[in-house]
Amino acid sequence: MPESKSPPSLNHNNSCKQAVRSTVNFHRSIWGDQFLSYNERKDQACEEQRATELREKVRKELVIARSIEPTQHIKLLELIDAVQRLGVAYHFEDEIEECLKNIYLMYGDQWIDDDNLQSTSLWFRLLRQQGFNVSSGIFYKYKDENGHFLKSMKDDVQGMLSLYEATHMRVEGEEVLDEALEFTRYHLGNIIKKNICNDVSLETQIHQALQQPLRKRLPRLETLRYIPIYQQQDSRNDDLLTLAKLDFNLLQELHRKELSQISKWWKNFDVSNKLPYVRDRIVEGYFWILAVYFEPQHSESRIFLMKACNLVIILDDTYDNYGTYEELEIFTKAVQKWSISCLDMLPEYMKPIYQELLDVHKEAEEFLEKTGKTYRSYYTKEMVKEYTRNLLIEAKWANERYIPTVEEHMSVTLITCAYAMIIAKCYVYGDDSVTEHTFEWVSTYPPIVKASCLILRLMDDMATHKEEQERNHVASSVECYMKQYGISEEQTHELFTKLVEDSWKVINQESLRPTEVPRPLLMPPTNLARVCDVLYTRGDDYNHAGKEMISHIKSLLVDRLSV
Ligand SMILES: CC(C)=CCC/C(C)=C/COP(=O)(O)OP(=O)(O)O
Ligand SMILES: [Mg+2]
Repeated sequence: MPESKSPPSLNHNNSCKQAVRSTVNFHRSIWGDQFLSYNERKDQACEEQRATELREKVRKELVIARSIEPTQHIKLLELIDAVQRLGVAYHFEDEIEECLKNIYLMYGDQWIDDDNLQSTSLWFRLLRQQGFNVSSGIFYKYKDENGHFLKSMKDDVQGMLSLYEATHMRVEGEEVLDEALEFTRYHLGNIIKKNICNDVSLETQIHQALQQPLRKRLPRLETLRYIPIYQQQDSRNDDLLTLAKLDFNLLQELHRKELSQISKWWKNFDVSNKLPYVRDRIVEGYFWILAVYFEPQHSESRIFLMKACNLVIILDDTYDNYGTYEELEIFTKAVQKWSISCLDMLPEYMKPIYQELLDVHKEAEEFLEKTGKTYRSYYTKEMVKEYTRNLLIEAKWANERYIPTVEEHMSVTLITCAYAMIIAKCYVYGDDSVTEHTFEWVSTYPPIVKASCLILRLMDDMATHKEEQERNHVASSVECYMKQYGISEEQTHELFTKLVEDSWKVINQESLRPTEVPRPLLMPPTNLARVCDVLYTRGDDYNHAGKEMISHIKSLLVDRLSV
């Protein structure tokens, strides 16, 4: 809950001394300084050596699997599914692509084992996940002449669970999958409600799947959820299982090191003294960034993203909480000019924000200069400018107590949700698959980026609008929809839930080949949509981390897995 502290006494320009400011101060970080220091483990090198050996063993299996008999293809899909769920697929991208491409070329839309619901659903999901547009028409086979799903499906619990997960790869217009989702959700729900599942592990899996389908789960959390399930399977591959655990621990070390580095940066910036109205959510923010990219090759990106995103938080809290309209106008002008010479025109408390904004981007620019990629910096700076211009419009609306139309609101708040700008920043430290076209693409809010922005905007507003409206915050999308369409809050939530589902269909559609940019570059908008499902389903877990969120953070950043 927000602490009712008196407004921070800051040193402002004379003109603003009379300013009436919002007084909301968020509670302090619940994590204290526990992530500030990091000590490297002594057995690190030994674990790395072991992980490398196991990695090569698993690689061999995937290579051999390429030339197996077609009758073994179901086993191959199961192996790939396990590799992906266990969070180690990033080591075997080429091998997995090769295997799934072969399967796609061999079977097209006709899966060999289409009498088996579980394997058909697995085949469909894995190929769609890989961007192969296999037809959902295969599922009509499971309907009777009246268009109803076969009654016998209800007894095939594993099959229904597998189908339920597959339906989340649906795109607009795939009615058979919409219906299959409803059917499986209803019958799986009944199994839980009536307590009629004899298999405890399966029951847990159903329960978890109904809470959050695989498509929306964060890869790191899925690894932790899946390890104990996989461990119980008789058909498990022990090398793969051990690799998953070791790899998890090794990555956790890297993540802790990065979080320590970024905590030092934040402490050095001295936000809690200089800008006490700003949310101190470094650890929750790191969880957010880890959701986007967890792999070791994205370490530099994570550091840059953490700095850039926490500046977004500072800007957001300055524009929609603390700053006066006059101050914000000056600040916005200064951002458009992007020059240290503007420092003097700013109110005192805004100077460190402006300085840091320029410094963080300068640091990235210096890195980019070495490789001749400064165009990346140009686009990201333009997006920051656009972001502040739109934050200023929000501040104006809030000031005038103006409730915009839904269209007006979206044209501004899909920009101020910051996701497009964050996605662009995900590419700044990217490899050569990122080109100028990537930045042109993201700057124009293509469908997958817009869908990700909309998911954040709607889910964030559903979770936070009540608290925001207690201060002088711009009307949220919830208020705008209620006013424009004369609907209740409950109806608005229902509508938003549908819009979020539709946005997921767009994400799925845009992830199918051929894609507008290389497929790995679609992971940031996809993962940013996923993280909303974790942060905003039970309330606002970013600002006020609840029990589950605290447990997620501890399991990702504190507790090691025993190998
Ligand atoms: C650390 C990271 C990854 C931050 C993402 C920034 C972000 C979109 C925060 C939402 O804040 P909010 O709920 O206050 O947004 P708004 O004021 O726009 O509703
Ligand atoms: Mg805000």
